Amino acid sequence: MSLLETRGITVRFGGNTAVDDVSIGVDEGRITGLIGPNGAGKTTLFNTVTGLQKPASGRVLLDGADITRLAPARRAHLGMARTFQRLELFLSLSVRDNVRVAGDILRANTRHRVDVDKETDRVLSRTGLGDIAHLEMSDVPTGRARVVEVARALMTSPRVLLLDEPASGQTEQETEDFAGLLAGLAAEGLAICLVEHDLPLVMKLCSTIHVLDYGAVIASGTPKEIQESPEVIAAYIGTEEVTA
Ligand SMILES: Nc1ncnc2c1ncn2[C@@H]1O[C@H](COP(=O)(O)OP(=O)(O)OP(=O)(O)O)[C@@H](O)[C@H]1O
Repeated sequence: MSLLETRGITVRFGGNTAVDDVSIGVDEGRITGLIGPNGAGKTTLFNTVTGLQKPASGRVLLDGADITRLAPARRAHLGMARTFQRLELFLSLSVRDNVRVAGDILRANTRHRVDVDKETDRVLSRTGLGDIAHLEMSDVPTGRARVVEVARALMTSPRVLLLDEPASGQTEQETEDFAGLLAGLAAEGLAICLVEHDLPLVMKLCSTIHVLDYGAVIASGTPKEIQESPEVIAAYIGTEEVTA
């Protein structure tokens, strides 16, 4: 059983089926990729998993428990954290304070007493943000801002981390550092689900990849299986290369 599972999730907007009967699992200690052309339903699936979007049918399970009807904050308290495709940071606050604001969720998630300042410093150092911790967010370039979002998510001490295009806007070097960070977090036991258009990065990091097209899973497998899948190649023709 995967730590996080969707079972037959379907989401409709009017007559448009944005997510079509999707069943996927996200395992502890692994990075699971979710890829697909623009509009395939990746963000809508994330929104359903985190509670921002109600599904027409299907269930979301965390550690075997049905959480389909829980509010987003309850899911955060159960150990689910995410980042957003469009950065959701406080521009007038420092990097440190952007991370520290998640301390309330951390307090709720941790049974024993927790020193939020100490944990903020630990997370900043773990994510390589120590050198820019004092900067106002508006002075931080997009590539590093993506890492700040991840740091804030980590601050809640999550079991599952959902990342929506976290490498977008990063330089090549930033993406390389970021890949090292994600691999390290997974090695420590975190369950990570990665939505990303940078296919070489997905191929490098993920143990399993699910491909969405028009809301439905058209292929699931290892990076090698995905790169060789005729369905995937057909879905990507004219849009992106599937080779790493
Ligand atoms: N709030 C909404 N109301 C109506 N339609 C929506 C809404 N959100 C998404 N959609 C539609 O649902 C489909 C899936 O969109 P979604 O953003 O989940 O795709 P995506 O795979 O995340 O795309 P991208 O890679 O561009 O981020 C699209 O057809 C989109 O237009």
